[in-house]
Amino acid sequence: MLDDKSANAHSFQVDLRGLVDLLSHHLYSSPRIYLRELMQNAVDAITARRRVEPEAPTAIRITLDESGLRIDDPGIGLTEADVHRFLATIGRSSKRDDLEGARREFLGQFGIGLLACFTVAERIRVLTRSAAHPDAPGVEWVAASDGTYSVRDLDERERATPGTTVFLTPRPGAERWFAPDVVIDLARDFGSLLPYEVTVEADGRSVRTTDSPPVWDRNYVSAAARRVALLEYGEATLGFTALDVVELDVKLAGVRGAAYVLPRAASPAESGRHRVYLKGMLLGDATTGLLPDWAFFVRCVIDTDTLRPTASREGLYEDETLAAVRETLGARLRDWLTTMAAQDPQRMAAFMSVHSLGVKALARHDSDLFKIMLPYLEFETTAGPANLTEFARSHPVVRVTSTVEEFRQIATIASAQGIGVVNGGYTYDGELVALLPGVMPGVVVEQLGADVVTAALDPVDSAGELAMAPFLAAARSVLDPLGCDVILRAFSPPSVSALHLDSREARQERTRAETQAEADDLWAEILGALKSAEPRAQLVLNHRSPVVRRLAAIRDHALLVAAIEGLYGQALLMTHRPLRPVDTSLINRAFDELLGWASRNVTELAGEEGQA
Ligand SMILES: Nc1ncnc2c1ncn2[C@@H]1O[C@H](COP(=O)(O)OP(=O)(O)OP(=O)(O)O)[C@@H](O)[C@H]1O
Repeated sequence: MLDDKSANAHSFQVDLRGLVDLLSHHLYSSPRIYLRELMQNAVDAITARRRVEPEAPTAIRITLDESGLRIDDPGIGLTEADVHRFLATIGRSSKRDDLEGARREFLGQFGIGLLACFTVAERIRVLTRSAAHPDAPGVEWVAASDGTYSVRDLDERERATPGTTVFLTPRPGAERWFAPDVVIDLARDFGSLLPYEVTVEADGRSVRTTDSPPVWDRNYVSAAARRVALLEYGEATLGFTALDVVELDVKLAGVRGAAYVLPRAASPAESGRHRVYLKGMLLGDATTGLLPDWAFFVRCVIDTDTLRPTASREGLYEDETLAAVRETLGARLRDWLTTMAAQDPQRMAAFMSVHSLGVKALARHDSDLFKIMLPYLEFETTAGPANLTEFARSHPVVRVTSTVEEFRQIATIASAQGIGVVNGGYTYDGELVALLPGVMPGVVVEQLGADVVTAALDPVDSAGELAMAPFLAAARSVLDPLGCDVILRAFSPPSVSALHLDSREARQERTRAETQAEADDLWAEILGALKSAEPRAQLVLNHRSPVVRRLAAIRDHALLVAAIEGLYGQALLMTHRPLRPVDTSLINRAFDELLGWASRNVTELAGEEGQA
């Protein structure tokens, strides 16, 4: 603080109306939190009174009538001096005197919560009497949203017992926040786990909105009954039937609750939307930061007394405690996974059928887990879908592709040569395969290089090449306009008549060339300047394929063109890549042409038979 006596020392000037507006309207995401702030103050006041008077009453009552809302608590109450100090001073809280202790015990801490009521009320009236100073008279404090307030002493008849009553007069336009059903729902949503009973009275009915102790703090006749109760609670609270439930009871971290395994695959992007209660009061139902990112296959409901809220009390404050809790809960989930892997393969299989991606994400950072989960993680390989333990046993050198496309292009050839290849193109798969030697000593992992494929493509002797020359020339002239070269090689298996080899660069180059052809002069010039000498796509015809040899013998030019286009189309389809419009129309044309030939032959045959 600056020295007061200094000639230059000034105090900030505060525009009260602006401050009230800022805090009440812009800090929170919805006016609905006004009720949370009121219930929170009531709970804190009761907690404060029971510190010194353990037997003091605890019931909180909310009453609704045409004049607005009233909330009564038998808590610690306030003297007139307290009213000036705490209620009327923005940013001052009675709950911060001994910080750490208060934080553990009380819900409030910032000294701004009551202002949230101005989002729905034009007037806040508080009648209060201190339990700590029984001789002090009751006090009335009336505040308006423009930042003005009045205080008056109450006589004995107006306030005989300790505690506080807050009245809210609805702001025009905000009446819906005072409708009985809305208030009951809000009280339940925010406060179902509060330690003191809350009832809402309206229209002649009285509804209890608390349901404590929480389901995880109750006693059950058996572990099975406990599990059923937890699952039912999850379904009612989160709205889905969980695949499984993992109890979270981490006393040291001050966390109790449960993690519910999602019944459907979840996107890592929507990870971590948990229902978090702070000392029984709902913080939010889409709270992030509670679990490590990899744990996106669960949603939690927890109650905690160690974590700190942000000022809007709608999110968790990121600090060391939260980081420690995150780690502890992550470890708990990992234990659950490893135990299930070891003891309950059926449940494990059901889990993996939905969440293998989540487990793969997790295994990247945790080699112990990776090792345990290896038999359950499926990869696409040249031996079909397989787990890496099995695959590595029959292929001590595991080759991995970096894209799905590479895998599609060469899987058939590689497997015909006995080369084991894993498709590393899917999310996390490449990374996990690279980690394999660390968990399976003796296994070698190598990136699949072009050499492995080219070594498998044997050159054809000159006599063979010569015999096929007319066919190759025809194929080149058909495919050149499509940006594709044609070569002849001998490879296994003979059932594959042609291979389409293409790199991403080659495709980009083609797209550029096509754009250039369609572009106006300036644009075409720029694109022309960018032209690179990237390799073109290649159609590798298989000399060992009986189909290729038969087609090479065709003399009819139109049929030959259709046959070449057919081979090209088939090789292209084998790559599973999306087709360019020009390729689709080529395949259609070839198919039509070949069908035409086939049907003409059938008609001719039928004619010959008819004549005979
Ligand atoms: N029902 C109540 N009974 C007794 N004291 C109360 C009550 N409501 C409010 N107060 C007093 O008014 C102060 C300010 O309340 P306010 O809700 O603005 O902030 P807070 O609860 O201290 O902190 P936060 O902003 O985190 O809610 C409290 O610290 C408390 O001393």
